[in-house]
Amino acid sequence: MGGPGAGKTHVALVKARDEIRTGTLKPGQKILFLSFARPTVARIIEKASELISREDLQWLEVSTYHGFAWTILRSHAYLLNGRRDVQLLPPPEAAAHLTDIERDHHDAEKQRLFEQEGRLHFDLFARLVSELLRRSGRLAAIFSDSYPIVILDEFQDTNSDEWALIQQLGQRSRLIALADPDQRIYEFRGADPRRVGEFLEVFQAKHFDFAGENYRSSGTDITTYGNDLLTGANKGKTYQQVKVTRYGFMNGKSLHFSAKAALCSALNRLQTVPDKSIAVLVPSKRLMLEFSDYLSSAADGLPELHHDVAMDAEPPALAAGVIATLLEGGTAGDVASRVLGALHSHIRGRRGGRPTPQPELDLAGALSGFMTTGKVRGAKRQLIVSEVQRISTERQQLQLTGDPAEDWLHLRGLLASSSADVLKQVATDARYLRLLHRGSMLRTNLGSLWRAQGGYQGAEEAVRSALMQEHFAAAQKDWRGIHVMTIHKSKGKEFDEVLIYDGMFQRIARAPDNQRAYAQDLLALRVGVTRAIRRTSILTPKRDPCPFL
Ligand SMILES: Nc1ncnc2c1ncn2[C@@H]1O[C@H](COP(=O)(O)OP(=O)(O)OP(=O)(O)O)[C@@H](O)[C@H]1O
Repeated sequence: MGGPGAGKTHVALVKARDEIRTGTLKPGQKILFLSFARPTVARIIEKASELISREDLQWLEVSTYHGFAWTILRSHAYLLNGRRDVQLLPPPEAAAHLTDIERDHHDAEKQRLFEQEGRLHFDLFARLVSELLRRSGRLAAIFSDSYPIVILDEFQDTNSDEWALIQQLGQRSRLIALADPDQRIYEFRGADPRRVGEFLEVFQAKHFDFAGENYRSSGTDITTYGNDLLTGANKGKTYQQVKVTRYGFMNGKSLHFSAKAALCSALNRLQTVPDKSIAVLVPSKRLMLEFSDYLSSAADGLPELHHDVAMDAEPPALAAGVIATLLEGGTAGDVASRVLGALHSHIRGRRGGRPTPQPELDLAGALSGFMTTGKVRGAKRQLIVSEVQRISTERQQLQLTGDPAEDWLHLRGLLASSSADVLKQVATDARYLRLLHRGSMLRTNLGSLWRAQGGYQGAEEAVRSALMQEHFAAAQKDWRGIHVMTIHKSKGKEFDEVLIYDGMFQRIARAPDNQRAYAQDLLALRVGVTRAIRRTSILTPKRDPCPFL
């Protein structure tokens, strides 16, 4: 246990290294390091390669819970549902499927999809693996023999399914849990304040406290500020490396001007720092996208700033589905009907886990109605159908070049120039797709399709499988430069400077009157503040400052 930057991850890796060096692991055995998100996995692998020799690294497996669970389920899920093959249900498709089912019934529907249709929702992973290990002592023994030591990152955020899985693994394997109860920011997905206590009790675990240690921002008062936030002691106190600025409307300038200006100052301060990294942390996805647009513009006399946005997976993935149908081609009628099908999923699923508003559900319903009856009512809906037909005809006449990225951009452009808003939205969402960079597997695969047949037949499947692999491959992130993300996404990361931007309308303290939300938002802010190595700047509206500051 230890606070932000106390060195929990670092010490766990040193421990793994020492275990490997003692030579007690047998051939085929590995130390398993389990984390929640793929970018964190990439980060841990990067840190591990600084501490552990290349030769010894092969004894360490760093994985997400999802990646680990899938290796077990792909070969053994049939023991649970009696079906020969299990198919993954990609989260964007799952979102489109579940969006008009009441939230309370989601779980039952996911279970039904697995049992009756053999389609596996990601949320069932941990639960199913724990059931497998509970019901088959032989499997449990095999997996524990493969992973005699399991390290659990960010243990405070474990939900009940993951906890059940850990308890199975812990019957035979040695567990090392890393936790900071005050970085528990995922209560909405089932993290529980009692979890750390349960771990200590169930396993009678030895407990090491790194309280007061800080290697991330040592010599600064950033961690002190983070801890003061929890008690309110920060109010009215000044800090060297944490600065709070109150901003207001500036006449004739964008609302985001002050935040971008603060970012420019940070870039100036870090001018001579090699490989510098800066995070801009915001309370909501909407503000993230708005601010990202403003950074990319040269408005208000500020320079365009190249940056990375931690976008959700669903909108670009479903938008890619629409473009893939166009790329794949076929007769105009056939393309139009497949585009409508993909558009239907895009409308229903692009909000991820959040419910889709009724008018959009109705629109999706009308489009699928058109596919079966050939009829659609209402001018707006008719426009969408006729635009899809027009673009599909245009696609048929189009001479593509065989350069997948160029052809992709061309088709995206066709959608962007449509007069139907839902098609424009597809083009906008597809801007955030990051699968087509030079040398990527998708680009290579599309290129081979073209070379083999002078066309892109098979593009839909190629895009689908590239998106699926995204869920398991460690996200190779470049941490240099500017990164815009929600405060939640910053967990487990570190940057030279952090800028926290409390929006005028998208607030850090979402609901100051709701005690539970207030406590969670405060913990999230502390996580965000303590990601900085050198300095944290916080911007909050002058007229109504954040109550935590
Ligand atoms: N003993 C140490 N010696 C040198 N550097 C260290 C040591 N412990 C940690 N560090 C460095 O300090 C930084 C923070 O450490 P680490 O990420 O392990 O902390 P943590 O406790 O996991 O943090 P958090 O809970 O905030 O994610 C890292 O850059 C790490 O390399």
